[in-house]
Amino acid sequence: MMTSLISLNNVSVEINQQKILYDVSLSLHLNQIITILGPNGAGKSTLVKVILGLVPYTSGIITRTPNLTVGYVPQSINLNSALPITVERFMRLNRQLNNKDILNILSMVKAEYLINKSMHQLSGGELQRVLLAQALAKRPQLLILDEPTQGVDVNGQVLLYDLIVDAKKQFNCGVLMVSHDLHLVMAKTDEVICLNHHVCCSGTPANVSNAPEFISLFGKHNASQIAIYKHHHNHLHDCCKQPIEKNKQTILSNYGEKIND
Ligand SMILES: Nc1ncnc2c1ncn2[C@@H]1O[C@H](COP(=O)(O)OP(=O)(O)OP(=O)(O)O)[C@@H](O)[C@H]1O
Repeated sequence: MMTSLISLNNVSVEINQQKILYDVSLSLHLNQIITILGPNGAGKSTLVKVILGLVPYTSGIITRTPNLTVGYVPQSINLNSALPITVERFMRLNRQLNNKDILNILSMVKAEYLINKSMHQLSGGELQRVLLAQALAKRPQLLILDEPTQGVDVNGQVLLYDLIVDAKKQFNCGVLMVSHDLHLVMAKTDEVICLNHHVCCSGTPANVSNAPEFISLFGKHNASQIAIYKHHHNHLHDCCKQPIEKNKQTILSNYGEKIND
C-alpha cells in the first residue's frame, strides 16, 4: 500500500465570504510528484498555504502523516537590500547545519560555488536553487514548491526541474508543485490537478490533457499541445526564453509557437 503523506478531503476555504477553494480533495504519496495548474486567481497559492498550515480552512478534513517534515520553496523571497547576507548565513538561518552539511546540500543543487556570495547578487536561477537547498536541508518527506521558476531563464528552469526530480529520488519524498511550465514538467509529473477554485479534473498528464474540463478551461488546441510536449520535453526553442506571463492564454498559446517554429 502506498503511504499517503497528506490527504485533503473536501477542503474549502472562505475568506470574507468569498469561496476561494471548495471541496478540494487530493492525496499525495511518497515518491509521487503532483503538479497543480490553473488560471490566475484559481486558488493555487491558497491551496499550498492550506497544506502548509498557513491559511485556515473552513470545512473538510486534512490528514497528515505524523511528524511530517515539509520543505517549502516559495515563489520568491523579499530580502532587505540593506542587510547583507551570504548564502552560507542564509543556509544557517533555519537550522543548525555544519559546514559539511551546507556544502553537501548546496552541491546537490549545483550551488556550492555560491557559498560565499551575497544573496543579493544571485541570478534568478541561483536564488531558486538556494531556496531549494534550504528546503532540502530538512530532508523533507514532503517538498512543496509554489511556482519555483519565477524569474528563471529557460536553462535554469530545466535544471531546477531536474534537481527537483533528483531530490525526490534521493529523499524518496513526495513533491507538490504549482507550475505554469507545463511543457517542462509534464513528463516528470505523476499526477496533474487542474484547479479553478475546485478540482476541475485530475489524473496522469495524458489523461488530463484529454479531459473535457481541462479542454474547456484551456482550449482544445492548447490541451493537445500538452500531450505532445510530454514527448518533446527536451526540445526547447528560443521563444521559451521570453518571460511567461501569469495569464493562461499567454502561457498556453505559446505552446503552438514552440511546436511550429
Ligand atoms: N488573504 C486574502 N484575503 C482576501 N482574498 C484573498 C486572500 N488570499 C487570497 N485571496 C483571493 O483568493 C483568490 C485566489 O488567490 P491565489 O493567490 O490562491 O490564486 P493563485 O491561483 O495562486 O493565483 P496566481 O496564479 O495569480 O498566483 C484570489 O482572488 C485572491 O485575491
